[in-house]
Amino acid sequence: MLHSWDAGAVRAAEEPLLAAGEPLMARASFALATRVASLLRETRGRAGGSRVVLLVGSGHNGGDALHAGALLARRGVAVSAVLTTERVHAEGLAALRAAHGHVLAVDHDDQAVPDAVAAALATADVVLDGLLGLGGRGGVRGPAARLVAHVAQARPRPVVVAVDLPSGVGVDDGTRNGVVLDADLTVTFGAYKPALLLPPAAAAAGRVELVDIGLAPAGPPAVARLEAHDVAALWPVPAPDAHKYVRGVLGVVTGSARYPGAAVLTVAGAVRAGVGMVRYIGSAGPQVLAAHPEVVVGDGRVQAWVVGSGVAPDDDEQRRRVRDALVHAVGHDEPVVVDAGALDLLPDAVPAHVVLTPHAGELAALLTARGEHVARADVEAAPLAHARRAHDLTGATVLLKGGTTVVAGPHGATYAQADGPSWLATAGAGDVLAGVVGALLAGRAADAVADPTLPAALAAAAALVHGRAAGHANPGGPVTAGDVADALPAVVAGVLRA
Ligand SMILES: NC(=O)C1=CN([C@@H]2O[C@H](COP(=O)(O)OP(=O)(O)OC[C@H]3O[C@@H](n4cnc5c(N)ncnc54)[C@H](OP(=O)(O)O)[C@@H]3O)[C@@H](O)[C@H]2O)[C@@H](O)CC1
Ligand SMILES: [K+]
Repeated sequence: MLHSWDAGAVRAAEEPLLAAGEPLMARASFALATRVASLLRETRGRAGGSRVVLLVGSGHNGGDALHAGALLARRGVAVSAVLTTERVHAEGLAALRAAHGHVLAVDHDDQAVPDAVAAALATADVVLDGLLGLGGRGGVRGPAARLVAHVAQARPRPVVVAVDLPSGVGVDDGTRNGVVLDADLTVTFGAYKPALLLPPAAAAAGRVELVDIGLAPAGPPAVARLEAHDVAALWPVPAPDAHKYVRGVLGVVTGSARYPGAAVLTVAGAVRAGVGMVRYIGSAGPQVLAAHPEVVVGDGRVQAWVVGSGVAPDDDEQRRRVRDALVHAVGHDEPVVVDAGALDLLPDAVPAHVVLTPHAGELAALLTARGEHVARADVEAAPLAHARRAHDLTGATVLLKGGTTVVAGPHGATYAQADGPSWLATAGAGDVLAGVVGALLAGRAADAVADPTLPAALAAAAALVHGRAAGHANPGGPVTAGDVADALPAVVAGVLRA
């Protein structure tokens, strides 16, 4: 599992080490210089003779860049530092000067990027972004912002290495504030920060390399990302003597006369993820049976539910069945996945084993219905904050679908899963995901009710398997929702071997 800690926790972990005189910045900048040197060797064959430009802000992040620049200069790299404020890390600057690095500056009166700076950037093999790190608040401002815009527009674009974090991201909430310099590589120190896992900021980080500088952040992580072996530990693998009822029966109230395919796809997700049995309730029974003869159509005892996928707003009968299932599930402590057309039928307050699976637009509508006046773009700009808000308002575990899927549950349980290719953004893929989440909740129904943080982990596990299934179905190319479902058994088997 990847864990990330917010700025406060990282600083708290640094404090005693700094007090004990541990050379954290020396470790960080040495590791940074080493990574940049190997990047230069990869791209140019050798580090010596190449050109590196440092973008330097006022804090320790700029200090890391300056010290790393000094080490690179000593290895024969032509290093130019662009100081964006009058006050920069003094020791770092002295080290760079001693190593014969060039020092350039932009100041507040400069309306454009000075010629000498533009010339250095135009021939740079690597640009090191040391403008803002843990201490960054709000977007990059002033001359630094003009520099960032200049580099971002440069063609060809130099390779950008972010120091600790891409400057301009919200360290703890994963937002992008104004101009952000998208990096090819981020060398991060001591621990992942939430912005390196969360959308939309994580996309700015490029590849992330974590450097151990001796930090040991305490307390629960802010945001986690499951890996295959974590999912294997969560997966409800049948015991040798299991029968279908023990393994979990999933009640599925999805699809409608207008969208019968959604019923077929939800069921496909559930049965291919390995649920013991599905009971389907709704008008799409014939289509579901044609595709999945193992399904039982009609009422009966279940351990968990999936409701709402493809339930049209004007299908009064199916909406009544969804409402009945929701009331029954909440009243009988049965976990339930609430998707799409069921989201507006959610009771005011529900337990955490109710898992909502909205996309950004649906989450905006849900929050707006609860008096928050949120637009889809607001959710996309700050997915975690909105998913968490929805959890706070409803009590439900919230799985917010997107290129990176964010899950927010009780006691701070938070996951960001980036397992699928962009091809997964295809009609019906969400219906399959709802079925996979349902299968996991049915298989671990009692556990999911007993441990209110477990539904979030199970939802994240479902997102991982669903995302990988899309990649497995057709590596590098388009997939249909049905292809994703068909790939699930092999992907689950692969994950269980991890
Ligand atoms: N501590 C350690 O031992 C280690 C730390 N390490 C490194 O230190 C980094 C954290 O350093 P940091 O705390 O100095 O914060 P950093 O982000 O460099 O700069 C903050 C400065 O920027 C300013 N500022 C803020 N927002 C701004 C904005 N939007 N636009 C413009 N300016 C803005 C703010 O000024 P203020 O507004 O507060 O006057 C403040 O002066 C961390 O990411 C890692 O790289 C490693 O070496 C490992 C050991
Ligand atoms: K940075």
